[in-house]
Amino acid sequence: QCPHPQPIDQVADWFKSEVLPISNSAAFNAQTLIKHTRNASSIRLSLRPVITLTDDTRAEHMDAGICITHSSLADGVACLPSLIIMGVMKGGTGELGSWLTMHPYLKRFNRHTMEGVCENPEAQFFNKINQRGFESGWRKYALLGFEMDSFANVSHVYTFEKTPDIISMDAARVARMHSLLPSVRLIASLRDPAARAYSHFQHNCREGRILVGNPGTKFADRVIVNERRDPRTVQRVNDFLKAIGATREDFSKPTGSCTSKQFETALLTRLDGTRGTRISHNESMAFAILERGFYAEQLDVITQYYPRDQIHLNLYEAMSKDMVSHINDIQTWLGLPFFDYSPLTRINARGYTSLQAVKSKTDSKPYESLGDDVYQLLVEMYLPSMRDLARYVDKSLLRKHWPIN
Ligand SMILES: Nc1ncnc2c1ncn2[C@@H]1O[C@H](COP(=O)(O)OS(=O)(=O)O)[C@@H](OP(=O)(O)O)[C@H]1O
Repeated sequence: QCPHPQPIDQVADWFKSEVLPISNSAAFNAQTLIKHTRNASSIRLSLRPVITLTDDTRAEHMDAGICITHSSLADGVACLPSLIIMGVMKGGTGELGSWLTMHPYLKRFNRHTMEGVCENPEAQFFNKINQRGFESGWRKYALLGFEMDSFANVSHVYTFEKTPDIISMDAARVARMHSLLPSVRLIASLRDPAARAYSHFQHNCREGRILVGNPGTKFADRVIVNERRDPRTVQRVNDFLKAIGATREDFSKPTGSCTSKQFETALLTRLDGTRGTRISHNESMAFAILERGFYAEQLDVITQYYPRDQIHLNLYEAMSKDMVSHINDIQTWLGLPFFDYSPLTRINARGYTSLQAVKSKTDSKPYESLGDDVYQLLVEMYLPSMRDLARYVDKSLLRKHWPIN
């Protein structure tokens, strides 16, 4: 396991739980127990079960915050996550994850690299796994990613992970996650979908997933969004190349960041090679980026399984203006002992608040601003969904930060 950045001097007595060892997991149902022992959530359990895993232990016996032991852990213990940062991609989830990692009572999903360096990668479990993989994989997810620093920490440390793809999972995947973690708390940081889409486009550009036509050729003003994590894209990109009579060799990766104009081209280019004047989400070359921005529809799937009071929604724009008070709201919502982040903060060269000694994505050079015309095209497409989000987020907050009237 990786050591915690902020060890606790003295654990708050009111927060401590008693450990409940369970050796016969098949005869035990954690989900029933949690209902009776949680005070606020799967965080701060009065009795914290530590289950010895056997071949009979199934996902349905588990729940958020439950700890497990197994021969593969020697005398160690791992605890299932009580909290997941579920999205949205490019909503400041990395920053949120860094801040929560500093909380002395929280421990983040971690892994050692081959060189023995400790990392906090995204778990990427529930979004990737199918039913067969889930049945064998949930143990690995728990045992490898959430091992505790010491057995003594079971009384007061809770684990969490960040996987921004979770908010856009289909119902089957959400159902699978729910079967293992019905009490888990979910956090989403929602960003103006138009700005989110552009940030996602720039992200893909840095990752080599945006291809532009080679200069001096008839494809010079063409742009391909090659979102390789989306299996539907491969076929669509091939169809597009065929429609315009090009091959992959006619395209290359840009050397720096992409331009707003290139984004506009990707948005307006239809997969049949023609160019529209308005954005049609399904037909757009950028469809895989665009579909991440329909938050109300995504939350409709999540809330089929998770009650609204297990979900914390904040707006990225509000959060980035006042990181400290946002993180304090989250601490309160989780029912954690208060941790004062103020002494750990710094204001970076671009005016963003981040953590000392932790690299922030806002430390890097900004990309070209999004042109007003492109922004308006995106807003026009997203407006009905943005308005619909008022079913989940206070309308006046949405109006204050997003272009909704
Ligand atoms: N402290 C702070 N304040 C304001 N904004 C911040 C902060 N930290 C990160 N960011 C911005 O968040 C964007 C990255 O979001 P994610 O970390 O969710 O990206 S990812 O999904 O994990 O790839 C990314 O946005 P863009 O720069 O627009 O791409 C970051 O700059």
